[in-house]
Amino acid sequence: MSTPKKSSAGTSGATGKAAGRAKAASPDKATPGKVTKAPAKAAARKTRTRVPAAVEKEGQNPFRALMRRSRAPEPATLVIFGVTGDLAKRKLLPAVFGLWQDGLLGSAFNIVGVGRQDMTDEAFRDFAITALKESKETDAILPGSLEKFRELLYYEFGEFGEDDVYDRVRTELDRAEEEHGGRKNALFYLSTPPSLFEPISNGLGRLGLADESEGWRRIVIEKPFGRDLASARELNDAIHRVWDESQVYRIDHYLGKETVQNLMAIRFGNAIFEPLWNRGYVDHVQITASEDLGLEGRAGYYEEAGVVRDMLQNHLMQLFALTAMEAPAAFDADAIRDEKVKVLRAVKPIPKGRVGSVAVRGQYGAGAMYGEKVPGYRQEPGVKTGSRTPTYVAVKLEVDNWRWQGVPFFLRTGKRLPKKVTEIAVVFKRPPLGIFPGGLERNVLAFRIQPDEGVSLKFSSKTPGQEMVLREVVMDFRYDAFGAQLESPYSRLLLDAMLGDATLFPREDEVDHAWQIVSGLLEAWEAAPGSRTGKTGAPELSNYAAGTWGPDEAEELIGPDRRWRRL
Ligand SMILES: NC(=O)C1=CN([C@@H]2O[C@H](COP(=O)(O)OP(=O)(O)OC[C@H]3O[C@@H](n4cnc5c(N)ncnc54)[C@H](OP(=O)(O)O)[C@@H]3O)[C@@H](O)[C@H]2O)C=CC1
Ligand SMILES: O=C1O[C@H](COP(=O)(O)O)[C@@H](O)[C@H](O)[C@H]1O
Repeated sequence: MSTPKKSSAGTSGATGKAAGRAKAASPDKATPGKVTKAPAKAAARKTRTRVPAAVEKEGQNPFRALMRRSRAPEPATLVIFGVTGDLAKRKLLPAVFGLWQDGLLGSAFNIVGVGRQDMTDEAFRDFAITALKESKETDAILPGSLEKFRELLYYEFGEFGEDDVYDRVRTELDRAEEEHGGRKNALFYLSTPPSLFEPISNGLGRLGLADESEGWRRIVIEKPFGRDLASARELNDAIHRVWDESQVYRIDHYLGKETVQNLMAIRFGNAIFEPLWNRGYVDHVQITASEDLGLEGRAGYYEEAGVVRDMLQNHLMQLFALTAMEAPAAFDADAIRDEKVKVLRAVKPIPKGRVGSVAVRGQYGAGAMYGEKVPGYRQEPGVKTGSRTPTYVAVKLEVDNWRWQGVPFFLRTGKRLPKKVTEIAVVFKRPPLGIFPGGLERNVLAFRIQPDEGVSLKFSSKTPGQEMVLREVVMDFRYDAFGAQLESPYSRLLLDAMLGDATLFPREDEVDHAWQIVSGLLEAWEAAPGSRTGKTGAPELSNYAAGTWGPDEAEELIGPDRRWRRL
């Protein structure tokens, strides 16, 4: 085995897990270069008593327990590759902890963290507990919970391109089976840079870990799935050489957000909206995912990705598909995904020559956020000098089907915009005739995905007094009326994957169509990143100051008779 990267956070050298194990392993079993579990440690693990997941009833989220009472996963092991990374620390470990603390992970469950850093189980447990304490996403910690949770945690490390690490993961599953007294069910979560998705999938395949003869096996793949259409197809092919599509869970955390699911609930759980949801009544739709944050130390990733791959191809396309799709026949994975694919297929192609007239990109310059000066993108640590990576995109999508003919969908997302807000606004046509003085305003049904989750309807009303003077008013439903803390999207999606419910995970063909839609933008903008000549149809990268709503061209894109909502 080649030498894995040493940890600065974890242990290294003689105090590391490899060293500890090598010391304790019986000499006759220890193969040079191969790490064997210490027998004493293995025995200790075997006799460890499983802690009931529902640690204490008090303080649990009543809605979460209510929603999931009938859905307990079978005993299983969650294997997180890339467990030392930012996502695992900030989101995944807190999400799993929350589920476990609420008693939703069934009677027997454990986590195997996998990384390239040399760490003992104990060092990993310390690492995970620290992550839970530091993350803003961690639910209120009940007394004694952390101590019990840490007993569920194990760690393995190695080079993801080699077999040893998967061999050790297999040993972990064998051990878990003995403890669970059941089958070797496993969910493999790939929380690593995308370049490692294929090697890890292959490694698991080589060692037979995708084989379901001894229990279910599923793989969760993070985003971005590919970096363009061709590479997404190659990745899909590579994944399918090892896994059946039914085992694959491509994660898009926006689909796990309560309010995104509420979009479906409101559309298809009520009779009053659907009759209006078409070209007869809707003027246009605006989908906004505005972020106030900048790079947050992720320049290495973001410089390669940019806003189109980071947000548009996945999260915004999913919001678009859920808004525009036809009603599915049932709330199940195939029915919903079929409808999403149909509408994605109906989007009018944007060849690179048309990009200039339907899309705008931007990159933030220096500016001010909440009264504080902030640097521009190019001054962020790790960003290449003169980088042309876009941090803002706005695009107009047209849908070639009966429902939406002539109704534009405007999507926009960007970093360092004035505030964090994600919203889907269905903007209705003006009344056909004005019998009252004053302007005829468009009604707006707005789904606030985050923050201040809720739904509002804007319409005109008479103001008190003798005259028929109309003014716009807003009827507002706030999600906090339920009195429940909203579940982390990762909790929802992790549990769904453990339960084998793929409804909220994009299918292969959805990802493919989403890439097809954005391909023209990437081709135009990356073929001639600095071109002003118009040869490629690519507009100049328009800068916008941090703290503003993006480039002026975005206003031209939506105008002249429409304007972006001021959020
Ligand atoms: N962070 C976020 O907020 C979000 C992330 N994602 C996606 O989640 C995935 C993980 O992201 P994030 O946690 O930010 O990534 P990180 O860069 O923080 O690293 C993730 C993990 O991969 C390991 N790793 C990195 N390079 C290698 C390598 N060459 N060989 C072996 N291991 C390696 C890291 O190990 P080490 O700790 O040793 O460096 C770490 O354990 C990505 O696909 C990302 O796009 C999706 C949505 C949001
Ligand atoms: O996937 C990503 O999403 C976040 C935004 O997610 P949200 O849940 O906070 O809205 C974004 O900041 C990040 O760049 C991207 O990789």
